Amino acid sequence: QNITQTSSFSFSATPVSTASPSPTVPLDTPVVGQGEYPPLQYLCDDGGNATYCPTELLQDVQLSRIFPDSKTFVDKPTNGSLNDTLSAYAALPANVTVGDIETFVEQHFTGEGQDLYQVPIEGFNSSPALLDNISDPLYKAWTSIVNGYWTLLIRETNQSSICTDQCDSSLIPLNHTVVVPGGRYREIYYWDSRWIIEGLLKSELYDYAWDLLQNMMDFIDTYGYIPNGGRQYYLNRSQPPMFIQMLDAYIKVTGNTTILDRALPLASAEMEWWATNRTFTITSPFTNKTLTVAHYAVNNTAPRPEGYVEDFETVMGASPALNETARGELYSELATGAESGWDYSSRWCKQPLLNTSDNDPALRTLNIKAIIPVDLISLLSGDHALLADLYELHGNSSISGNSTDSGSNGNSTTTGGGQTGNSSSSDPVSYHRQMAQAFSESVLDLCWDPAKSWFYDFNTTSMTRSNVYTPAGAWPLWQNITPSELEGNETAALDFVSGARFLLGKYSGIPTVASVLLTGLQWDFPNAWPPHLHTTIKAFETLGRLLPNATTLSNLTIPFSEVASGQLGVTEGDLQPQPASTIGNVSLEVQEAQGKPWPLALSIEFANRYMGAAFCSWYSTGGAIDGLLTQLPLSELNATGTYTAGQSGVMFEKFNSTDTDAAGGGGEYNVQVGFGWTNGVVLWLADEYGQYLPQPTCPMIPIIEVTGNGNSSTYSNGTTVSGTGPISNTTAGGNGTSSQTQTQLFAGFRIPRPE
Ligand SMILES: OC[C@H]1O[C@H](O[C@H]2O[C@H](CO)[C@@H](O)[C@H](O)[C@H]2O)[C@H](O)[C@@H](O)[C@@H]1O
Repeated sequence: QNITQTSSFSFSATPVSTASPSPTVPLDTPVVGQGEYPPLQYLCDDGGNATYCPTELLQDVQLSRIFPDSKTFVDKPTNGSLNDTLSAYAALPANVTVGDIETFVEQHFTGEGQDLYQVPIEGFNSSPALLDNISDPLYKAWTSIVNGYWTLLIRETNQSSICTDQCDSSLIPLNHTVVVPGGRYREIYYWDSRWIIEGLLKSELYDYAWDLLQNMMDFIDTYGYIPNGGRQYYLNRSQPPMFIQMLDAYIKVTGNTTILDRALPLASAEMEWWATNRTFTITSPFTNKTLTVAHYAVNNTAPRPEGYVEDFETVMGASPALNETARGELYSELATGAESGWDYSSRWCKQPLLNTSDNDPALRTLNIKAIIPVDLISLLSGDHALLADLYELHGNSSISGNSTDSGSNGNSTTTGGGQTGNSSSSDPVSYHRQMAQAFSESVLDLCWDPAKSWFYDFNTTSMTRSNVYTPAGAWPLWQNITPSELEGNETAALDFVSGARFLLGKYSGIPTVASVLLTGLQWDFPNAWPPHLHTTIKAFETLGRLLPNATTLSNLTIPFSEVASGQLGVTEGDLQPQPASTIGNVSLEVQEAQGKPWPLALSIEFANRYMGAAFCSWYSTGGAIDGLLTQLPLSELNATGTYTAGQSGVMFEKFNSTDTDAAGGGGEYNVQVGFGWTNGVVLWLADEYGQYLPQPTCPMIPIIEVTGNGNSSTYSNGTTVSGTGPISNTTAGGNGTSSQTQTQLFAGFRIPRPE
């Protein structure tokens, strides 16, 4: 089974791209779905009827599939007024064809991605202090390159392209400089910004970190909360609430507390939004206590505008067909999945599926609103705790917690009062401490499973803990929520990390795989995401503080039989294998971790895997470093399936935990490059763990040579290249089944090394 997912990548290393319609069916084909449109959504109920609102126009354009990516059309501004555009659309014949839509879009819309433009970085520091912390010369040089990648991601709103009456655009114009994730993500994103700011601070780009926080505060000021991203079509939902974490990180690094004058009331207002719209109480089945909890929950009964085709297919393709109420409910679940940031994952399914690569069956069983996510309530606990600290730091507890209108977006889903929204303005310190405590108590009561020694989501339908093991279970420790069993108890703490130790030995890539279930969804196996690498290491650091005398271990990796019983939620036989071909010469443990107390040793191992994945995938996509690292020859670059001409190394948004130099895949869009949070975590690790990182070793790139005449070779991705032949270090492989076919491993790593 091929689970390396390297064959269908598209790259947009150049940040600004505009797509032209490319129909895939004859132009006289009628557009499907006509006559049945979703109800008007409250996000468009001001009568705006904008082109990105799920109405007739949007549905017909999206279902004509003239763009391969649903996000393309909703990012295109109109080139005339909204009224003119709507009138032109209304004038189309009753039964529109793909050709009608193509002509309409070409006539009335302009290029996406031009409403923000790239600006030169001011005050760029090419030698930030973090570089001094990296011992390996290659990593040092590469990190310095990554430090420069901010220039590709920093944007300002193009004031001349802001639409008022003359045109219609989904962009939310921002007053301050923006850092985008990259690729199709050409606008600001909420939770991505948490790791982007981490990187900006390491790069000593403090003004840009300040700008980013100001944008977030403007959002709260305007809407009462921070939306998923900087587009109008994201205005029905938020993302994991990271603002206070970002604010705290900024102040810890810069010492600049003046930002608190504006930030404290707005941070309180954001917490109030979560309290009012996403928080409720339940009675614990374990202790009978009344607990304050929160969930993701989006009021929505239409396809997501930026995922229209995908949502429409998921919902309308159900068998038996869903009635209108069930359709609306599934659309709401899909939008809610996007609010979680984990769009999508088996952790949100009624019955997690195992080992399938078709997304749709899993998506049709989404049950996310009924789930209390362990990472969300841990984060809310941590947010309130930090906010109390920041109020104390500011030394003025009389600042109002409600100086802004906390917004009304009509999507209240509050199902209980709980200890929410009361005395925040009179005594914010104690109010936020009390809220921190309330959420922390819920995490420990509902999510901590002492027998399995891990934290899990809690399912309010079955009133049980989920058994899906995910890196979200490390977030309580990241946010300093610690079960008493782990305090000073090394055996229990080792049980806690037993799953992580097993995964470290089982797979050759980043061990923080989103889940161990292969479903085809992008927040599942085999994908590993930068945020989880960061938060898992933070959890190891917490363990290090809890166990100042932690021992050293001769072996960090362990067999499945030594994992705390039931922790991974599957049998060993259910796990996907590690393909031998993608391990190559990557060693599963590094010498630098040896002799260290195990929490530090684990952090080093995880750091090493992440840096290896980010570096090797960059190298295998054309990266080179003057005087240190030559670009791979074209024959090998072509063999990766991830190279396009002229490319010089890309940073992926997600990785493949079974293959050190491969990107993650699956889900509804092609893997993106850029990439904000990936770069942020590289810079963070380089600074914090750079002294322990050995020189990277990348796997060899497997190539199947089909012809034996020496004149041409056909590679594993189907590319045929003339004039290439085997190079040094070739190894005969095992899958040569005919006399003309053999597998050869080309050495994909050619760093000049001392003899
Ligand atoms: O267009 C599909 C979805 O894309 C976004 O989600 C993914 O990218 C985001 C930006 O990097 C990231 O924050 C999120 O965790 C990813 O799953 C977007 O946030 C979704 O709302 C959107 O539907």
